[in-house]
Amino acid sequence: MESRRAEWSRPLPRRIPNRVFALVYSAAILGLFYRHATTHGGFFISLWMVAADITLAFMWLNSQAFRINPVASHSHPFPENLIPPALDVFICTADASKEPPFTVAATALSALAYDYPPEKLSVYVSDDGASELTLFALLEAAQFGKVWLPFCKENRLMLRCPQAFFGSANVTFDSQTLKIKKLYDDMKRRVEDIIEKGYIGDEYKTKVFRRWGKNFTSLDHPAVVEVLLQSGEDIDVAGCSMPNLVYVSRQKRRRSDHHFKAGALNALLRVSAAMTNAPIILTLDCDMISNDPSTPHKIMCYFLDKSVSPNLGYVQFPVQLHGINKSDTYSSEMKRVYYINPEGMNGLVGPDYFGTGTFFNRRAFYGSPSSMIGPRDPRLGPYHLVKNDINDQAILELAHDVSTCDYEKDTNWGSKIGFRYGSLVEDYYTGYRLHCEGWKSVFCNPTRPAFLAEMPISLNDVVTQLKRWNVGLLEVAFSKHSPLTFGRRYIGSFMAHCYSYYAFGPFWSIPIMFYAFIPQITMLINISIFPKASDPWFFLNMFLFLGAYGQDLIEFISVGGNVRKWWNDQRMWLVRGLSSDLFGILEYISNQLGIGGRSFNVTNKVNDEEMRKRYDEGKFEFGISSPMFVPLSMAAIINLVAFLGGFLQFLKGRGLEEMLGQMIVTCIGVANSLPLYEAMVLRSDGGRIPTKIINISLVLASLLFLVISAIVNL
Ligand SMILES: O=c1ccn([C@@H]2O[C@H](COP(=O)(O)OP(=O)(O)O[C@H]3O[C@H](CO)[C@@H](O)[C@H](O)[C@H]3O)[C@@H](O)[C@H]2O)c(=O)[nH]1
Ligand SMILES: [Mn+2]
Repeated sequence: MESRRAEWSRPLPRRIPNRVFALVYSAAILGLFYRHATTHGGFFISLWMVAADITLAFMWLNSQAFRINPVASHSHPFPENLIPPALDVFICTADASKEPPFTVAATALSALAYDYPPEKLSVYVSDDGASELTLFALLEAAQFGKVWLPFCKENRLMLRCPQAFFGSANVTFDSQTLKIKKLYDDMKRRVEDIIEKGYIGDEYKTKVFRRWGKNFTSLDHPAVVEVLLQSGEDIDVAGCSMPNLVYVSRQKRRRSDHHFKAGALNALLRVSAAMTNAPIILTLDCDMISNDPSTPHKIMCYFLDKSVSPNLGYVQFPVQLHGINKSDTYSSEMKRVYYINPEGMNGLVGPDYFGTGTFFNRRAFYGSPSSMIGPRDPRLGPYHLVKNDINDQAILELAHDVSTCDYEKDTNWGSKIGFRYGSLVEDYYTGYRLHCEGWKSVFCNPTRPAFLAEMPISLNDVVTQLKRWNVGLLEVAFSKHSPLTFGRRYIGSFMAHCYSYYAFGPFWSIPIMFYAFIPQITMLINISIFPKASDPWFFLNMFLFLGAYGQDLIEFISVGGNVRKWWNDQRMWLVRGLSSDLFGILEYISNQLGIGGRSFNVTNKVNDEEMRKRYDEGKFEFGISSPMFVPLSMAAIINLVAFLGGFLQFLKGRGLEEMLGQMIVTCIGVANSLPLYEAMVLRSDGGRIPTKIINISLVLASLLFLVISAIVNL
């Protein structure tokens, strides 16, 4: 077994120096706390400083779990003699105004075009927005697929999402490609016309669309299950069968709790169980396209060869992006979340679940490996064999029935079976609970990305998304299933610390806020809070700082990053601390107090051209007056003022010695704030920081200065 495993997974050499460094670094942390215990400044400042350093130390401790045994792995070629099992692909969409129907349809086409036996492949699209426009786009895609699929297969295309294919620079347009391109453009125009109109005109009003009547809204409507392509019945232009394509919009009632994406996925689990019940499931977001048609084949060995990975719950691919700019301004690649940490967990029990680009063992949704929890209706069980066509009347009735609001009432759905409810990061939470039950996972990072995804390109969209994640993470951190208590019991300390690194991640804002404001303000009023430059303790602080930053840089480079991207990455860590982390905590608290309800704010996937241009130039996109920009602007202002003030004192002949530590922190603050100064004063485009935000920040920065000055000696 060990040797089979060695074929596709490789322990990373960095684990040895990691362990040595962890020992040295932990001694330094002990030293730091010894100093905290023996020296005191003003009470409030010392309290905050100790809280900041405890948080840093706690997060450092968590992060060691990722470093103890990192393992890289790639897929294994599919053994010729094995018979591929059926595959159900789940694609979720939720809001046609933020998720263009045409993109959803293109994603579906990229999955339909997998090199996989069509009678074994089914694509289910869940539409929580219940949009007739999305359904229309999918119907068009189904027709276009009949020429697109044979074209892809004949030409052995790797990129089978037509939108990405025709948008890429290296397409050679021979006569056949031009013919397809024309069909594609025609289809695209029809879809775009409809979207511009906003409704389906009479010329297209076939039976399917009659349901969208006056009483049909996205928040209140009956279940819609529509078979758009049926394998065996629908034939492509080359005479081959098409895979199945099914549109599902689960029932919505205003008063029911729908559990956001987890609810949608559970509805798909049941609908697909009723219709095809494939043992393997792939979950995709609507903007995550396939970039390699052989992916399903390549991962099947993980599931079929039980000696390689017993109790395998899922195989996770990294989220790789297309359309990000050269220096990755917002650190959208999230190398730590999508590469470095998953490699770390891969050597333990397996990576966390990212919500997209994941192949599941269907059985994993029905209890632990050793004791299955069947659903109430045996027809939905993971081993049930579907004997009828997906268009069979009884099957369709069952599919409708299981996608109604009341179906889950008093059942195990969301608690013991299916995707788990209770957190806005249903992906993280579900993967975590599966690990706790004894399921394992594998991280698969092939040289050619298996999928390509998109990320928001405006700062507000970025921090709004991160804020939602933070609320979801805190929901897990403080639940009875917290990684530190429950998790530690079921998945071992190392895995528990990995999960706790994320769950408590929003608390980065405690040290980040401290280091963004306090050394600066105290420097302005001549109070020194760090050891003098000549004091040996100063070197301890420098070691802690440079050690953490240096190790981070090395890891970042080791997964294909460069220094510029790393600089942006550390900046985004600070930006998050002052925006999405802080506001995530506030939102979590207000949710707990019952002020304001939980909501899943779908990430915007439509951007105007001007914005795209600014993004490609590497400019930060502020533009709107988001309260999350206020602490950021405050930090930029305070750091600049402190920097100038400190510099003046230095010119006046005051020695640097006492203030060196504070000056270093301030310089880093200023260097990180450069794009903010630009966006405040130099820029006049639509992405600048609105004057209102600047004014509010000026007032609040002054207030903060006064308050800190008043309490600094208390
Ligand atoms: O009520 C909902 C809300 C969202 N979605 C879908 O969920 C997916 C992810 O939503 P998005 O707005 O793109 O959120 P992101 O934060 O970008 O998504 C990441 O984080 C989510 C957890 O917060 C995971 O579910 C995703 O897989 C992961 O890519 C999209 O396809 C949505 O259409 C639903 O189906 N129903
Ligand atoms: Mn997304």
